Amino acid sequence: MSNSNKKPGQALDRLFASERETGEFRFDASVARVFPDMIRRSVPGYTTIIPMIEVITEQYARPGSHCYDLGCSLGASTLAMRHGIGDRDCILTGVDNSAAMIERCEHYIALDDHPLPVSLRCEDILDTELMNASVTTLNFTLQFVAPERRAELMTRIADATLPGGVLILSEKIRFESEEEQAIQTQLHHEFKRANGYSDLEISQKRSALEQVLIPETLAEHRQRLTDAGFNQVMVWYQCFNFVSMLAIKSP
Ligand SMILES: C[S@@+](CC[C@H](N)C(=O)[O-])C[C@H]1O[C@@H](n2cnc3c(N)ncnc32)[C@H](O)[C@@H]1O
Ligand SMILES: O=C(O)C(=O)C[C@]1(C(=O)O)C=C[C@@H](O)C=C1
Repeated sequence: MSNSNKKPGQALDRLFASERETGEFRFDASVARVFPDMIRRSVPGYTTIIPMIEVITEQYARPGSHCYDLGCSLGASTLAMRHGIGDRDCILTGVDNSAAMIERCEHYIALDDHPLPVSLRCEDILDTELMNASVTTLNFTLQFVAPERRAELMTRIADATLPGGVLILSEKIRFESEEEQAIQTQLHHEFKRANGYSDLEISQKRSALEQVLIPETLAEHRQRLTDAGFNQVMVWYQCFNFVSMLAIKSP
């Protein structure tokens, strides 16, 4: 991997580069501005997961149904879904409660040359009305929802999912074994270092995320998805402590 591995035209994430008062991490305008660079250099596998969301959507999107991207940020996962839907008459909705993200997302959606309209909503995904869904995506969003509200959200998603429909759930996870937790965290930090982040950036971001991003174990995710009403849950991708699951409702 090259040092910062920056793509042309993308603002470089230096948000945690100098010593700062560690406040809680927020998806504000400064994060939205550098977000494509931040997430690509911070989440191992992100650049694989996005195109695979297109592949999975292509497989499961059903004509006449709704497709939702919950916590859409700048719309990377939304655009992958849009291309996966192709020419089917689905209703695609992206939701995020960060106004700064939604504002920029509108711009990215407009730049993407595709006829399927995308409806963007700036609201809490806990309040989003969901119905007749064939594909719903939570790509690294559930981890930011208060743990005590997660079951209710999963149940609403499962209830709104049509037979044969799916939820794509990507999350940073934690491990039951302390030893594995330490090894996988170390490898994640090495990935960040290889992408040009300094030890200071890594440790300051880690503190800022501590109370905000609450990871759970794979077993906890599987149990909640099953309790909510999904019949099959599989991990289709994992790199270190980042996984993506596919939860399927029986046809
Ligand atoms: C890691 S980002 C998602 C990345 C995006 N899905 C992608 O694939 O590029 C998490 C997003 O979830 C949003 N978010 C977190 N909690 C939310 C909530 N309760 N309601 C709506 N959006 C939320 C944040 O504003 C942020 O933009
Ligand atoms: O764990 C980290 O260090 C991360 O940076 C992860 C993570 C995420 O998984 O969403 C956290 C915040 C940013 O949105 C980008 C990446």
